[in-house]
Amino acid sequence: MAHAELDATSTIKSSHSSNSLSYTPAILKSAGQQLEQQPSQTAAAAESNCSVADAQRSSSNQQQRRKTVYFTVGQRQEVAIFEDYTPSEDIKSLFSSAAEAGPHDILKMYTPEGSLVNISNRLESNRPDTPYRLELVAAHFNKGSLPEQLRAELALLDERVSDLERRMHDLASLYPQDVQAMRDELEQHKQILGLCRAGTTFRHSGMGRPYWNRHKARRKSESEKRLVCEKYLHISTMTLTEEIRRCLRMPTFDNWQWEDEEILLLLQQMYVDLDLLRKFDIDLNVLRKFLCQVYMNYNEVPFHNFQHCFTVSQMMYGIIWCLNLPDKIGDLETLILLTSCICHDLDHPGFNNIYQINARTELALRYNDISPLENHHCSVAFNILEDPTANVFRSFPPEVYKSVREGIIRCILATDMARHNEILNQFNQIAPEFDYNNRAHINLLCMVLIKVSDISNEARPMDVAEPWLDCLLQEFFEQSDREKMEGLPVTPFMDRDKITKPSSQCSFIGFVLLPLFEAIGRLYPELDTLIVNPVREALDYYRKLNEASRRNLEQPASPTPAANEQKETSASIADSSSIKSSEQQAGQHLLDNEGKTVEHPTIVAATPTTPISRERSFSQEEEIRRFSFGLDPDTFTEVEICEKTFSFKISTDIRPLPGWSNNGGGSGTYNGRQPPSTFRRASLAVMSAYSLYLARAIRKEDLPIYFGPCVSTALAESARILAGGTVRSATNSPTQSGPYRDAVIQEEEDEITLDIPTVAATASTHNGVVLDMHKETSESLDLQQHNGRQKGRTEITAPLASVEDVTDSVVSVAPVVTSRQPSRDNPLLIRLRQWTDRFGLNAVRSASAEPPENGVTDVPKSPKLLGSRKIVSSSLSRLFSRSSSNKAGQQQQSTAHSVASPESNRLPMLATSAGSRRRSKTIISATEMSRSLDDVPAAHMITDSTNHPSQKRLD
Ligand SMILES: Nc1nc2c(ncn2[C@@H]2O[C@@H]3COP(=O)(O)O[C@H]3[C@H]2O)c(=O)[nH]1
Ligand SMILES: [Zn+2]
Repeated sequence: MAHAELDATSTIKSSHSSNSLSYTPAILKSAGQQLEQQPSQTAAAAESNCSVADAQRSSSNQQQRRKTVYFTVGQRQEVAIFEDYTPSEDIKSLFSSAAEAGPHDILKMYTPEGSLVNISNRLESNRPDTPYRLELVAAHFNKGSLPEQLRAELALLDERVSDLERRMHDLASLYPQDVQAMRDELEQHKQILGLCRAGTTFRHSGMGRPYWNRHKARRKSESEKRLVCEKYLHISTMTLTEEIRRCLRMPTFDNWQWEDEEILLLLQQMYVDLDLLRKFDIDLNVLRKFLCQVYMNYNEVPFHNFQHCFTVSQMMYGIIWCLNLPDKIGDLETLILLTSCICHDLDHPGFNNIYQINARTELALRYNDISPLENHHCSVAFNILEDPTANVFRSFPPEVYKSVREGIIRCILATDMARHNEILNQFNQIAPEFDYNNRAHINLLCMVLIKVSDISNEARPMDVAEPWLDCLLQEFFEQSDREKMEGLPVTPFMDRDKITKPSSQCSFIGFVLLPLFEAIGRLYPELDTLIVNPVREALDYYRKLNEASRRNLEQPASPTPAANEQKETSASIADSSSIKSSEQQAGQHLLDNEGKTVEHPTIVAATPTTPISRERSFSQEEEIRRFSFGLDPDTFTEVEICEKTFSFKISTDIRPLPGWSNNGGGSGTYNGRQPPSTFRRASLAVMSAYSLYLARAIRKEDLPIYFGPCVSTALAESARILAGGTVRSATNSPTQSGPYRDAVIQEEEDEITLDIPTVAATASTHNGVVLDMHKETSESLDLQQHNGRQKGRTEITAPLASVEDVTDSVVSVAPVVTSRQPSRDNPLLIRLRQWTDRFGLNAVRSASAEPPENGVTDVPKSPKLLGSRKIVSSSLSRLFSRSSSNKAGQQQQSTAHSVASPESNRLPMLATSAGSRRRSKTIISATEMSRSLDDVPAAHMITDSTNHPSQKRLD
């Protein structure tokens, strides 16, 4: 068999300029001659009967950089030699020549096992008996003769030169604007540094300039993009091989192997292979134009770029095939899903919604902080579709067009992570009785599917996933750096000082990704092996890395080289691949595939050098517990931060859900059953996070902790940990012994049975602290959601945890802290204030007010804060007569006295309303309440007045 050697080092350079192939006949050698006639190191190896690999190892440094690659192309066997610093472009061109491929043909290289490898200078040397396989996977059918190809190429280059000329001209005229922009920026930084007068109008991130101009640097030049589109159009008539089309349906597909123009071709292929063009009468040229426009509108940002658009679409495409989705949900939904994926991050600026909102960018202002980016992506998508020559839906009847538009908007808006819990919870509720005939179910499924695809990198092979993580972290760090620079709140999960690769992934996969994937896996078990298990494995992998770095933290700071080495791994965001590969080399099985349930990850959040991490001395069990609830402020997941940042939640789901009836007008109305309690859960999450600050602060003071009835699962759990495994609550209720999760479930049913008076009394006796959360918050949110639905509009519900946004009916999270120590010097309260300030809640600020006369209790007094609470205490009885004239009110009043009296000297006690679930009876307006509060003795505790269980017992 012919066996030729291609030497890239000396001949590649000329390959661009000459029309000869990239290797010269002079270095073509037969297979038999190859070893003897190779450069010196291989010749030497031949003499000493060593293998090529041995020879390479024993050679000099410079020679070691030389790579020898054996490969087959068709029936031929060839060998290429090049230096590892040879530009990849040259190497591609070399192999292109070897395959006698034209400039627009697509080549792929496979290992003997059939895996794709990149044709670049990183291609590993191999042995003659295990050659790579070089394949021409797509050839240009109309390729004609070489001169014709060159002419076409020249025309493209010509076009590019003219474009550059035009750009230079434009740039010259732009110059003064750029100077102005720099001046503005300088002014901003001076303000941040306090070098110029504060108070002048200061807007972050160049509010004055149009949004897209601000990110000019992040946009590939128009001409570069046009060139890619030209190339795509040039190759767009190619036929991809069956093998490539099959690979395209697998989650293992490696995007890194493909150029942008090839990716456009792959996207086109998806529409073709799903037969969408025929089914929906979509003109192929219109599709091509659409794809080009999409390409032109993605930015050159590290993560949210065109390649990300492709991977998301490709994952969706894989799922579509795996589940045979068109048969289940129809072709139109399939078209909507695929197109939504392609458009879902259009014109992403590389700074997420949290930044947009905090920096008050033009987008946040335009969309009123409601999913600014997702709204923008949709808007750009439909702007593209406004052009009939790019409108793939142009032949659709108006009503179909409308529903496609609605579907795409719904899907793209669903990718806002602030809505993650909302969507996942709704889906989990309907999944057990999933009904393909129920529109609402299909809508939710589509929303979940696009979310799954959007965050599916970790379901891919490590080689593909890890570079994506690097890209993501790069984008994260750029954002957090900018936040620091601009004096904005620093998004913790993006902060290079706080996270590591493993900690970030443990948190994201454990709390966000896996629950979502497991949810879809329950509905479609066939996805389990395809995407859910790989995610479990990824979590396991990162958990092990994380544990390794945690062990490092626990080691005394001995400066052994090994310790230092490991420390570096965990301390910086450093590449974890080194650990991975060494473990793999050692043949260790990192991943245990058997376990069905995945343990919650342990997370070492901060870098070991920060004081925060040194301060930590939790046992592993404690660590797991704490983090299993996502409570640590340094490791809040993106979802939690987003939920906290966004003041509003918006639901696009206008279809009825179970328990809702449809009035025919498209919007659901409440038919009496509780709607899904998604907002409650979201608010519980926020409350829980907040609770941890309190619990931590209390621990510092080493005070006994007691709990009120509205304590959330997470608070109870964190308290259990903080209290060393036992909740020192004086409650004698049945729930005390049961799991707290049950308690919360009961709470949702209004059946909670914790005995507050006893808790409070005991706390008082033992100089302890009572913690309680206001249940009102979560319930009001549900109520608001309910009201929103009743109005038949897309509802905007109340903020979750922002004190500034307190209204009459919604109160923000505020703890009830009861302490015997006067507040002014109470270190606990001082610390609480610090924590809450950090978290952006000022609920405890009022704790700094003058201590009450008897010095017993400290309660937030802001009228705003207390606006909608139902306060029951012996001295508030008159509120009941004002708010309600019925018997229940009277009864509540007397109950309050009777329950509170035993300990009322110390801690005049709260009691609560009973029986009545009609909450309005005890709701008092903010103004009324604030007036009333002026007369309230300081010592009291706030609690929910609705349906208190203690009352039940008394009944
Ligand atoms: N930490 C982490 N975050 C991810 C990963 N994949 C996706 N995300 C986040 O999930 C978000 C999904 O929506 P976006 O695409 O806006 O931004 C994405 C990222 O912020 C991942 O592998 N790790
Ligand atoms: Zn995305």
